[in-house]
Amino acid sequence: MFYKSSDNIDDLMRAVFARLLSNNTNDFDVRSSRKGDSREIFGVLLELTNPRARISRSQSRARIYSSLGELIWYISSNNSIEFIEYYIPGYSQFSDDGKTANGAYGPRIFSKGIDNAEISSRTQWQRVIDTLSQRNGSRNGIIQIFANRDAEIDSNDIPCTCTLHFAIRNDKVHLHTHMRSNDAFLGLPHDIFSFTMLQEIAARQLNCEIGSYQHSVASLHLYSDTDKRKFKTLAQAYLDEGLHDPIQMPRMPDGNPWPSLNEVIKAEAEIRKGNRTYGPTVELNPYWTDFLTLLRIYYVTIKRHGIEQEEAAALIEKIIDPTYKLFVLDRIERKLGPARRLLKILTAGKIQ
Ligand SMILES: O=c1ccn([C@H]2C[C@H](O)[C@@H](COP(=O)(O)O)O2)c(=O)[nH]1
Repeated sequence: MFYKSSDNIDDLMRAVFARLLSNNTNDFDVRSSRKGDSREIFGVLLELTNPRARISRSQSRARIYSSLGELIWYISSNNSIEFIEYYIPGYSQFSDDGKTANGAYGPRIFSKGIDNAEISSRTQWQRVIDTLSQRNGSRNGIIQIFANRDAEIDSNDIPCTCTLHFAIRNDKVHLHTHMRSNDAFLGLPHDIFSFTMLQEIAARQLNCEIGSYQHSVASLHLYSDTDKRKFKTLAQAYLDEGLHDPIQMPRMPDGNPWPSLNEVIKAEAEIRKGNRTYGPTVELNPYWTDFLTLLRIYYVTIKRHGIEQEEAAALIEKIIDPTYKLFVLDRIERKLGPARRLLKILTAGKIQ
């Protein structure tokens, strides 16, 4: 059993990687899993006491674009591989038909008629919100993702997340996630990002603050290095980066976030198609416009061949929260090395 509590995600990842790279006699070398050899801690509880400190400040694990893309994939109730591959190349390895992901969390959380359809015409999300609005102390605010029938079929994508258990305690929304299986290097930072965002969305809907985030995992593992993948080496490189300054995302604005989230969902689809000047017709809080700016920057700096330097610089200047600027500049530098012209534009401009 492994337990670690911290107010930021980097402390949690550092503790997990250090343990998995040590030869702790309580851990296991797992050789017969279908996804490859790994080192495993069986039985883990991680607690993030400040769920807004959900993005790693490291060079190697700061995954703002793919985390945001995956979150929007979930909340738009989508299971398309084309959509998620745009943000997470290689996701198709999980697909059985190359087009959809059987285990996609979005439809299971946000569509009617999935899993619990026999007993409810509501989405699982709506049921949890209704339950917690009606009875504050409820212990039934549970979204079930892994279903028994998942284990019956031979699929490349059996959901790794079993339950998302929301509870209101002392007027704060706490979330306890349970995963049967979690890849410590690739999956963990993405899953913590998405689930703490869902926690904050639920908190705003329920007119509460966020409490703590608890991440329980049965098999938390680090894949061994192979010809194609070097996860152990990368985890060691992350540790060698040294201490990372914790950072936190801004607070999601008060009120029901869904009207704004729906605008973000619409705009994301347009930007992904290349329509990067698309903007919502209603005015959004800067919290949300920053998301759209990040999605446009991702399109312009990462997805297109050849970086549109003036356009990228202008977009970067539009970012309101300075935390995101750090991520964007770090990522551009990593992609391009000394991107001389762009960096010159940026340093000559107003960006600190
Ligand atoms: O949200 C997810 C989805 C998948 N995985 C990882 C965990 C495993 O490494 C792999 C799935 O393999 P199996 O547990 O199904 O063998 O994907 C995660 O970490 N998080």
